[in-house]
Amino acid sequence: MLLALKDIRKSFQSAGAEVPVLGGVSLTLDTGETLALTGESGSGKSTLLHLIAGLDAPDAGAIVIDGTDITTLPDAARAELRRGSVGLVFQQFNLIPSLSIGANLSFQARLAGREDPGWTEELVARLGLSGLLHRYPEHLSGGQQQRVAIGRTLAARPKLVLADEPTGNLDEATGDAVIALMRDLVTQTGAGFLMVTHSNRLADRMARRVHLSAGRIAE
Ligand SMILES: Nc1ncnc2c1ncn2[C@@H]1O[C@H](COP(=O)(O)OP(=O)(O)OP(=O)(O)O)[C@@H](O)[C@H]1O
Repeated sequence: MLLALKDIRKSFQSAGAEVPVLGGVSLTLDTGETLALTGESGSGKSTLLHLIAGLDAPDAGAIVIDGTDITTLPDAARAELRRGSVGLVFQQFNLIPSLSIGANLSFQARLAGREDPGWTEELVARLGLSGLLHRYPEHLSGGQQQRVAIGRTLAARPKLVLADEPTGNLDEATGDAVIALMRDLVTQTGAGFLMVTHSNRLADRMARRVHLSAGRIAE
């Protein structure tokens, strides 16, 4: 089992009151599996993804990634696990503006100590970025920037890839093509892939789908 969520609970304080968002979410994801997480706006999808990524902590429950319960880890160890095993792709591409595309692509893999020039070269070719390596992010289209963000994440060969509306800023045709490519590349690395999306069309491209409603999961 690559990822296991056990009875995750999370509330936020709002105007002095406690607002429950996740009311006991349990879920598993295997290596090589692709899973879409859908749900109404405000149902807690991004909150759940942030918890899995270790960017925030649940009030209760366990988040086990590759055998380690990250909720019991100190901050530094959680950050280390995230760098080494978890890859994130968000709607905002978060490229580093002062670095060329080539340098953006290798940045995370270098940080994680997992640079693999052959694999990076293959990613560049598959993502259609060969002619863009010396350019800077501001000179790329949204679709190109998102392909760089995907390449940057996959270059480090994470075991678990988390994506939050990764094509939310792209037009439908470009978004569909980017998701199909991303899914194929993630599957090629053998990683598990969890994608949050509003879109039933994009969710259909994943092998499995779960729906978040009233703070709980329905398969
Ligand atoms: N840091 C926070 N402080 C207070 N409330 C928060 C915080 N983060 C999220 N919330 C609340 O938690 C609920 C779930 O938000 P979340 O962003 O997880 O939903 P979502 O399903 O991802 O929504 P969308 O599809 O619109 O992005 C919302 O009501 C939101 O206002």
